[in-house]
Amino acid sequence: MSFMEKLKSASQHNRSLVCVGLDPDLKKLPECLKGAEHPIFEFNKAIVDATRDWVSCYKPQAAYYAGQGADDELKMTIDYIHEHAPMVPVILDVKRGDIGSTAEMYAREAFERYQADAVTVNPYMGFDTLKPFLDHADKGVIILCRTSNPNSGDLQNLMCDGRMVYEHVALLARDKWNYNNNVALVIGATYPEELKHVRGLCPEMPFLVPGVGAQGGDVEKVVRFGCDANGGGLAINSSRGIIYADRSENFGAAAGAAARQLRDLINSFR
Ligand SMILES: O=c1ccn([C@@H]2O[C@H](COP(=O)(O)O)[C@@H](O)[C@H]2O)c(=O)[nH]1
Repeated sequence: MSFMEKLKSASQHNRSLVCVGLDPDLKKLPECLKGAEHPIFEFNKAIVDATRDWVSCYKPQAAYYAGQGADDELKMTIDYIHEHAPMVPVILDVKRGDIGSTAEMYAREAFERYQADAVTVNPYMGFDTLKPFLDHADKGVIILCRTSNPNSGDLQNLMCDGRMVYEHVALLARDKWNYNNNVALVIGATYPEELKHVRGLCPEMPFLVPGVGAQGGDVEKVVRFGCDANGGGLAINSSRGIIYADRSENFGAAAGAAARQLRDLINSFR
């Protein structure tokens, strides 16, 4: 099954637009995991077990694994999801972008080494740097468009040929880069007006929307402005708001409850 089919199917089966971000920080893990051989993996495993019925996808953030020397635990986590939550796709959030020959290797890293279903990419260097990812027709390629961070407008809102840079990205994604129907866009929940605008430009494209929970994005606006005509088309990510819902030994159950609560809140606005 392709990433797009898998995302739709998990979203319908679990009646969920929730993406759980797996961003484990060793310093924040519950005490009970501190002596474990693979604490990050044990943490993620408990989160996945508790949340898999309430989500449409998982999004491990690669920096948390690379930065803490835990690449093996990233691989173990993705393998675990494929085995124990097989219908839920995995987005590797790594925001790659480099010249074509290097991008080929990054695509192999994401899709062959880690077996991710989708990957986030940075379009700043242009089409040739995206092509190695886009050519994997069954994999999702999720392109940064209007990111959630406070200074995202520094470049993304610059006017160029009568449109802002993020609008150009949305139009290129829609008209030129989506030749395999495997493109999605990242639009931050912290910019609901821009989300609405991009939905108008790209009525059928899925959006990955980070920025609810810890970053304070408004869930109601995200749903009302971002859903497609069928009331779907969004993967609304929360990482810290779900994985650290409780930092005692009860963390798994608490994450499950937080994911379910977010799912239900989102559904109340659909
Ligand atoms: O525009 C963007 C793109 C990616 N992210 C990533 O999403 C999560 C958000 O984590 P929270 O704890 O829910 O704030 C994180 O992995 C970011 O790297 C984003 O926030 N904004």
